[in-house]
Amino acid sequence: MFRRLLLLACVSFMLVWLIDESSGIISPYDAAAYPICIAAFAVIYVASRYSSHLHQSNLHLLAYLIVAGYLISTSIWHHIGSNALFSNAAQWLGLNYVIAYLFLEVKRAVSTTIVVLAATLIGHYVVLIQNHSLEDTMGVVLNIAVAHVVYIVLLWTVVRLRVKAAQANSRINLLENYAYVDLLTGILNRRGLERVFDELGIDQITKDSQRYALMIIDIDYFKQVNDQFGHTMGDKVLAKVAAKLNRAIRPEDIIGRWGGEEFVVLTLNRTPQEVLALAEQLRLGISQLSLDDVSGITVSIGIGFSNLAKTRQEVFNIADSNLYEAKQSGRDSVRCSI
Ligand SMILES: Nc1nc2c(ncn2[C@@H]2O[C@H](COP(=O)(O)OP(=O)(O)OP(=O)(O)O)[C@@H](O)[C@H]2O)c(=O)[nH]1
Repeated sequence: MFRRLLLLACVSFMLVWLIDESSGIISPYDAAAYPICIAAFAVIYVASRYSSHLHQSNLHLLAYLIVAGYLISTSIWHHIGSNALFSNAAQWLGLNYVIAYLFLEVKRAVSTTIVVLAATLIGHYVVLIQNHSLEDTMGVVLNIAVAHVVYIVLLWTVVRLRVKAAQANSRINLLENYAYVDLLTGILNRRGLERVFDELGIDQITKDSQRYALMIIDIDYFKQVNDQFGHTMGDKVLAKVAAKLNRAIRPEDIIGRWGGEEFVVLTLNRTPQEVLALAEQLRLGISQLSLDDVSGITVSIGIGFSNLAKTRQEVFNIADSNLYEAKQSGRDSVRCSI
């Protein structure tokens, strides 16, 4: 975007230069300034493209200062002389504020436009006072000052409104994310899982659907952890188990806390053997966990495969009845029906 604007600036300066030259109305000042500005834009373009250690925001500021410097200096130049009181060269100066508020960071735009305004007023005053009375000079300078302050206040207000709208949006996004995340474990909650399942479109299973497996992972005898070590320690165990499970799965697998001490993992496009191997790996990993005085934590895992069902609910039911079997057969085990 920035480099495209630099190209636009180069082309605009070249066009104005060409027009002024061909119509013969070019001032000696502009005849020298146009090529200097074009060369400066080209250098900044090259620096922005090829230099990795130059900060882009500094290049933005530099490009801006060249435009603002040119506009102010050419206007001042046109105000030199005894007939310059009614020069319209200041008409482009509003651009200095528009560009600053559009392309610089807000803080930088505020400080830069204050400097630009001061330079504009002082510069015009210094050249006008040479050939005109204090009253006439102040008339022109105050006129410029009022117009430019209006520019700055309007642009600042617009930018402030935009910043506030952006902040409100990011707050809404944050709250929306909170609604889908389990704050204790940092993984998806049941709502989040259901949203992801909906987005994946895995509700109805056809022969063309992508293959998936659902694991329901339930901590064994978790009530005893709470009873023996307290609810706070129980919470820590939940967080640690979630973190361990989360680390063990692939980025494309989906994990969430279904509720209480029950987690769900959805794996996509793995063979049943791979799913079983993963489940065993998860079970073993949890059995090796220890937290302060709490050890011997185990999980039971029930698996449902999508190729044995017609809907997601059926896959869930299969996983649930396999979990029940795992619990019945003594816990700390994995059950599935292939
Ligand atoms: N600390 C803590 N405990 C929770 C939380 N959610 C549910 N629990 C507890 O988890 C326990 C679940 O107990 P049960 O359903 O009897 O299951 P269990 O003791 O794990 O026994 P099995 O599942 O049959 O092996 C209950 O004591 C709940 O209070 C939570 O967010 N934090």
